[in-house]
Amino acid sequence: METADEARNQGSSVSILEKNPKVVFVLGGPGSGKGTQCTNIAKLFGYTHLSAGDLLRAESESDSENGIMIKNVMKEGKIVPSEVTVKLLQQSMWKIGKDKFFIDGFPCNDENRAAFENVTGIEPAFVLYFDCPVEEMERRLLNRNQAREDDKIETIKKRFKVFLESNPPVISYYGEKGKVRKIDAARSIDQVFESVKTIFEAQD
Ligand SMILES: Nc1ncnc2c1ncn2[C@@H]1O[C@H](COP(=O)(O)OP(=O)(O)O)[C@@H](O)[C@H]1O
Ligand SMILES: Nc1ccn([C@@H]2O[C@H](COP(=O)(O)OP(=O)(O)O)[C@@H](O)[C@H]2O)c(=O)n1
Repeated sequence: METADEARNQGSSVSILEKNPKVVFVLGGPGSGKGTQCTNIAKLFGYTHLSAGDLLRAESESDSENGIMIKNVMKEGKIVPSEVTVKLLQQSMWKIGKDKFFIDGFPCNDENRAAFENVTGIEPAFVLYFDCPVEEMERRLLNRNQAREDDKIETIKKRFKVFLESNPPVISYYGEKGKVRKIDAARSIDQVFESVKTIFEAQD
């Protein structure tokens, strides 16, 4: 995987460093409401919403060499190798060419985080963290109704385990830099939206 500097030196189409976009990471457990809030907030504040999970699902349906591997990893609720996810994010950002992005569901472990920063040279402006009890997230996922293969109870349990192990190091890392904005995501969609809006109004 090429670093941002290598990509730039080679005139590569995946270099996005020149634009130096503003990036906000949106983290939280499966079902905490990241996607729901990102859609609304992106419209309001002129961000482009990228979901790591959606990019991986699209790639898994394609004929790419990684398709079957991604599908199997996701079915097990595990984390896809960082180089695959970072490349998809980097390519999307370059293709879209905008200057403000929400990246939802990423970085989901410390390896994701380090790979993104190393490859793109981008540090997030801040990190929104949707804090929600596992019981509430489970209820929401079982009602999500999007025919997602990983929204079955066996895979949901595996995803929670992976999340509870992998997320704390990422939150600690950005917490030490004063970049984490934690939100009580167990409230109604409107209440959570108001909190998110207040954070963005203070930042923008
Ligand atoms: N605050 C909320 N209260 C109740 N249900 C919610 C809330 N936020 C999202 N949902 C619902 O919960 C499910 C999971 O939300 P989603 O945004 O897909 O979560 P994530 O992207 O974090 O996995 C969806 O069916 C969504 O409509
Ligand atoms: N950074 C990421 C994000 C998602 N994923 C995979 O994609 C799956 C679904 O992620 P998602 O963000 O769409 O869904 P939720 O867990 O938020 O419901 C995860 O369970 C992982 O298998 C990943 O490997 N790496």
